[in-house]
Amino acid sequence: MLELKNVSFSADGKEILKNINLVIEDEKFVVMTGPNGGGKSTLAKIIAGIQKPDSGQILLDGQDITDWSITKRANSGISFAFQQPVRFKGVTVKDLITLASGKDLSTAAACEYLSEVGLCAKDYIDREINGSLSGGELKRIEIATVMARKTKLTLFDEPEAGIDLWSFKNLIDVFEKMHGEIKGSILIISHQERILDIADQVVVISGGEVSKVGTKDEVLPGLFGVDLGCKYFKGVSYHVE
Ligand SMILES: Nc1ncnc2c1ncn2[C@@H]1O[C@H](COP(=O)(O)OP(=O)(O)OP(=O)(O)O)[C@@H](O)[C@H]1O
Repeated sequence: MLELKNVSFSADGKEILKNINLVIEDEKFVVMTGPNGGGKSTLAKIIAGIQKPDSGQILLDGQDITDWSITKRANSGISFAFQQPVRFKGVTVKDLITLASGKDLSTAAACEYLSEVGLCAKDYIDREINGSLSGGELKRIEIATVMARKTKLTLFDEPEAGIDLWSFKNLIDVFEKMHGEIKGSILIISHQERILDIADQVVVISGGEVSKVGTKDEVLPGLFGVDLGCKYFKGVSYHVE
């Protein structure tokens, strides 16, 4: 179980997260959503240890991990798939999946993960993780590596970004399958209703605060009433209840 207690974070004199209290229970599929700039990615980075909160505590299974490094958190079971996946020069797709799995994977086993994310394995397994891969290909490879890691808590920041419409349905299937297989919690940042559809719990982050937590049916009806912070966008007036 992951627990955030009174987590706050500021940067450049701006309060980005304000007193966040949140519990992610074991084996739950949680989707974090909310308006752009609300603080979702910052919160995910704080959970992964990429950024340190100014105050508050992060507990993993009751243990205080607030001061733990990214590596220590990763070793204790927190994986993070970035909004913009990282490219590794000189490392092949097979190397990356094998590294992620933490064991000596056969080519066939590594290919299996690629097929799961809709890539024709033989075309990708020996390719280098570099600029020749498209954004969507890179994103799928990253999802495959996270599947291979099977950690206690997997964080995804907008996994749908760069995935084409035809593959989107498959992505949903991948997440459902992953949820059934990895025996860990999945926390996904997403703006997609079809991803919200498969969530056990939806968390809305708005203006740096947790504005709602519940099932999709509990949360969605009020979602468009959340305070956007600014009621005007490119000259259009939003009706904010
Ligand atoms: N290091 C930083 N310095 C200054 N401002 C920052 C910093 N990091 C984040 N912010 C600001 O904090 C706010 C929250 O950013 P964050 O990326 O967490 O939002 P988000 O909810 O993930 O947004 P989106 O849905 O657009 O991805 C934004 O206004 C962003 O510009």
